[in-house]
Amino acid sequence: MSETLAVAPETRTAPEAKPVTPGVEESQARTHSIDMDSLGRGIRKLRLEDEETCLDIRNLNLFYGEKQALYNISLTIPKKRVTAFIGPSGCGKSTLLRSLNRMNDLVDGCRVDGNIMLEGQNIYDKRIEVSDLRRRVGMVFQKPNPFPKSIYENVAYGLRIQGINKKRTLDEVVEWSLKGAALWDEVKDRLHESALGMSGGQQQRLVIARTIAVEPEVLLLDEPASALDPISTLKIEELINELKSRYTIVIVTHNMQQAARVSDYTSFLYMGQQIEFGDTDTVFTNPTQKKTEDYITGRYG
Ligand SMILES: Nc1ncnc2c1ncn2[C@@H]1O[C@H](COP(=O)(O)OP(=O)(O)OP(=O)(O)O)[C@@H](O)[C@H]1O
Repeated sequence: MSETLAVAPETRTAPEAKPVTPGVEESQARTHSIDMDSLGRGIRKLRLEDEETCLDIRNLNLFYGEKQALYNISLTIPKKRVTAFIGPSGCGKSTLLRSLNRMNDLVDGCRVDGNIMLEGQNIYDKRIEVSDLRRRVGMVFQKPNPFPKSIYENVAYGLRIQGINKKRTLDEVVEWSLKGAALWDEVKDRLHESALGMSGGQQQRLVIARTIAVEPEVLLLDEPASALDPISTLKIEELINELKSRYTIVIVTHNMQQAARVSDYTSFLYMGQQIEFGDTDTVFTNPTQKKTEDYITGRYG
């Protein structure tokens, strides 16, 4: 396994949104509340057609009993990029995210039609082992959920359940994963203390370390920073920026600034439908749909 992920020199910072660049027309100032130039984003324009596909969602409909929660969603999630799902409360962001590793299977009465291809293989195919799918497509929830075990055992957990117990292997993976989650320096001297004694931000990075320890391909992050203070939030955002060189990341966030800062592509959902999907700069600065613009500029939400 490789060493810790180096901190990229262009790590994005998380400034407050500046008003609007001087010289921008007043009408534009009113329309766009997020100034993308202030977010330290690269100038390279991303194009979906240049990307490799990781997940391909085709005509996905999802029902909770009689109630339909997702309507005919199609989008491709590019490999080793960050894709954000945004939209008002109840629009289906978490439902769509949970579809990507079949977490919705755990909900009684939930029914799906359509296809989700992971690296060309339908995740709803009968031959798919759901436990293997969830290893490949790991998930981190809003509230940090470390196990009531030591820091070390939290990270080693996934390997132990695969039957890997060799101390040297576990030591290496624990160190590699904690470094990958930007946590090693803070915890290396207390690996055998309870994870429950860590701060919320550390716990969330520990959960990320636990998730990457089993070498997933995709990380699903459901509001990963919404329960954290601003400094811990910034660390998580920086970490996301590091992790995307190794993993495909899909994030649900309510925070428009966060979506604009961390994501490369954005899908805007409204009442179970995808209204717009594209590169984040375009969705935030030049959306094609009025509903998207209204949401991004805070007219509803
Ligand atoms: N387990 C469930 N059983 C029944 N209905 C559900 C379930 N989970 C979600 N729903 C419904 O599906 C719709 C989409 O919910 P979902 O949680 O995906 O939205 P969301 O955009 O993530 O919302 P929020 O931002 O508030 O978390 C909502 O109408 C919600 O009430």
